[in-house]
Amino acid sequence: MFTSVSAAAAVAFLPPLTGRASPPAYRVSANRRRRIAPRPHFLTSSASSPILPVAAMATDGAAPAASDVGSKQKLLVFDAEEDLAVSLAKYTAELSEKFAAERGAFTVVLSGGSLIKALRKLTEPPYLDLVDWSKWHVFWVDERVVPKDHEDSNYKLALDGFLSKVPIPTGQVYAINDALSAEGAADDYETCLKQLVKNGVIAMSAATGFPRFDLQLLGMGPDGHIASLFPGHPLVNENQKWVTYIKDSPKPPPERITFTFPVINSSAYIAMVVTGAGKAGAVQKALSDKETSSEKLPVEMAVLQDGEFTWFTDKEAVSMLQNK
Ligand SMILES: O=C1O[C@H](COP(=O)(O)O)[C@@H](O)[C@H](O)[C@H]1O
Repeated sequence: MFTSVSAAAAVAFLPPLTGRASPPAYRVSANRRRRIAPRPHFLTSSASSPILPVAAMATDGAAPAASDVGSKQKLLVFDAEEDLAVSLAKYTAELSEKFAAERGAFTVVLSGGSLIKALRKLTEPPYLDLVDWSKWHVFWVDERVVPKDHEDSNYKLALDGFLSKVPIPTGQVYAINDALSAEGAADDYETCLKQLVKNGVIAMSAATGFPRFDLQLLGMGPDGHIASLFPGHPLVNENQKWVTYIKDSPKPPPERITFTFPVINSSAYIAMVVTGAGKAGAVQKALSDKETSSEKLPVEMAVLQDGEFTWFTDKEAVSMLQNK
């Protein structure tokens, strides 16, 4: 059995907002003068034993020691998706404040799919006023090669459900060039990222030599795919390019561009947002500490070199873990 973190329990751990050290350049409201305090860790585990049984978890909220610091993962399980959305907003807002203060910019990578709906609480008070949106730079971990107003476009999904509701400067939202071929769009996007590294907007990982985004907000498909990196597809082994393309995606539409694993795995923080019973099998495979002979799912290949990986899940998504 594994434990759940309800929104009530999560909120109980979160310290109150306190006075802000330096106001952001962006318009400051009364709420904005409050600082978002660092987020506590709920559950911590190592890659070798990524899920902690209830018996191993401290009941006072303290995190058990992790043996493999480089591959730490945390699992949050919420009673309801609504609770998950509340916690994800707080987590993201806290990282926004941290990176805005440290680097003067917050580089955020979005996926498509169900993730966007899970971000909805960020578009509401208190975060709408509290977050310094002027520091955000928004990217996509993958995009479908379709026009930006097409119903399959991840840009359109994010624009409609999130970006149109928050004041991020439009010049800091980096959509693909939808006039290009898949190959051209991937090259163009990689060139754009390289320019932003030169400008100091995107950090570089000293450890890997790949760009180090502050936060990647990712989803996972029922087959265990993340971004547009699908099980058994050779693209999962790409280790030179930052951005690549696929023309035979098993999930429509077939033509897409995608970050590669070296870029995903160089991130400072990853939130893996996974809900619903349809994903329970992939979650079980990814989080089981049993060694299997079967090929790794893409989600299992997401291993941060030097960062913090947090699963945001609901009871249904972890339902196959509970009887182990
Ligand atoms: O095709 C895609 O699917 C994944 C998963 O989507 P979900 O709706 O099952 O959460 C998504 O993360 C990716 O960005 C998207 O292009």
